[in-house]
Amino acid sequence: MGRCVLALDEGTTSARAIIFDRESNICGVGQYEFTQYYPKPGWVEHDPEEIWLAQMRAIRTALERAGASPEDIAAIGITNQRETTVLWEKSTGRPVYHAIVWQCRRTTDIVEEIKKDHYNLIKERTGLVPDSYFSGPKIKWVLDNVPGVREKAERGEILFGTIDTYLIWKLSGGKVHVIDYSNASRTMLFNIHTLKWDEEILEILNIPKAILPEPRPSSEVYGYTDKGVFGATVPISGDAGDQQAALFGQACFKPGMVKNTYGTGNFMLMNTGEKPYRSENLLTTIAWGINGKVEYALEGSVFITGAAVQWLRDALKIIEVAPEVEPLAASLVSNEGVYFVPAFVGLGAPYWDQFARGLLIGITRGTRRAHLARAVLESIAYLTNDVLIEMEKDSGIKVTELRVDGGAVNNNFLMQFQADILGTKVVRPVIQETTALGAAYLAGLAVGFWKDLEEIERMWKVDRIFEPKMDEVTRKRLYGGWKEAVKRSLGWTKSLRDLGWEI
Ligand SMILES: Nc1ncnc2c1ncn2[C@@H]1O[C@H](COP(=O)(O)OP(=O)(O)O)[C@@H](O)[C@H]1O
Ligand SMILES: O=P(O)(O)OC[C@H](O)CO
Repeated sequence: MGRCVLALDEGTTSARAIIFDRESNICGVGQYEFTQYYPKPGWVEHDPEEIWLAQMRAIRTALERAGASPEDIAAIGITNQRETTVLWEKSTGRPVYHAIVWQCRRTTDIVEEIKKDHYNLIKERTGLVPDSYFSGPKIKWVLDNVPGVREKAERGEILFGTIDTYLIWKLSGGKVHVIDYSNASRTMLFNIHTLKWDEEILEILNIPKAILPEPRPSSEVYGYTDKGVFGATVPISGDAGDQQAALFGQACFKPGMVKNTYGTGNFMLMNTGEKPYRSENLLTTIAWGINGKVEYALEGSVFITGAAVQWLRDALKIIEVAPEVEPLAASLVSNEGVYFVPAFVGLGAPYWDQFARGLLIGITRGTRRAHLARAVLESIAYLTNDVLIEMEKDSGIKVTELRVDGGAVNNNFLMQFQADILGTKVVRPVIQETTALGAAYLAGLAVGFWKDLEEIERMWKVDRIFEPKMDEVTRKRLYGGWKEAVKRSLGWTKSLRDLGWEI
């Protein structure tokens, strides 16, 4: 057996490849960004072929840095930005359109229409709150809008996949067309109780079943890499959506354990074991399928968090690099009544308002860059609190520690403010690449590279704990101001549409 495991972490902005050894040390990393396409306001696309090339380049770099060859790899685990939708031609492998990204809002009207009659059916069977976030409406959009694709799909000539499916298909030389349960549970087409594609929802959205991949557990051998593509024949044996993989990488194996990932968006997941909890404002999702059983999670998906820091950097240019936001925010002792709501693409959990838009409020002549920096960071913590409140209510479990990961957790100001607003301790682990690590664990377990969950649990180590310090009066006042700001951001594009705006 090879001496290491390769994880492919294909995120919203970059494709990464990370090689881990048996002690879960990182031996080599490759990472390449790819283009974000914004063809219209609210639309977001990626080029699947560019993702594939970035991913292959990342693999080569990671191998080189680890001093490893393809033969040294015992197994490959895939983890990915979820919901992002690709349709391609079975015979040529050519995508028929760009990938429609999870953040893309082009299907708002499709979703509003199906919500009218089918809200409860979709919620019951898929665990999801109908929203243009998910893959189903995006597939329908491609079938309805790209000339000739529906006809080809009906003749069985088209395949659909989320990015994991697409990468596995490419790595296997076009032989394996699968999706794991965690990714399938984000399509809004998958019955999370029966673990099958839901015929009725497929009919509602008019999607031919022949294009769909085969749903499989998250840790088993799906197939092997094509030697001509990868350089060796290696088992592909782990697949999970990036947020579920992070829950696994954080060793949140017991019901009630919670992690929050701070990346482009924030995604808080609570392991609820073999029981799918029903929730009005959070998502019920599949955490993973492993060892012959399926475990579920409650999820609060917040669409824009770190992306708002990127916006400060790239659009407003008030910082040059993301970490600069920390001293800038900390240069103020309070937000001085300035709040920011990062509803760039509407609001996800727990508000689910496709028409909300971003808002900055409370500004005066004295407002400076520092206020913006602080308001952006504070908004991340408030949104996390919104989700945690719902999660505790729906699960009946009091969360006593929040395990955190993702690009923004190095921001100590944010982590301390987070603990203060939650009134709960925030725990940062030593290895923050938990998403890739989760995918590596799932792949490694399937081939016996690691023995069991206990072995993995022992490898998880604390870096730093942030204890809440803020007094209750200040906490209530700050969070109260946030709730007022959110109210004012809701339904904005709906109001404009009522006035005749085409938006
Ligand atoms: N010190 C920081 N403070 C706040 N946000 C940060 C900091 N460093 C990085 N970020 C944000 O974290 C995100 C990158 O995290 P990452 O986990 O790599 O995201 P993703 O996997 O979604 O691409 C970016 O949106 C960036 O703006
Ligand atoms: O690319 P990330 O890490 O921000 O994750 C995106 C999520 O999977 C979207 O559901």
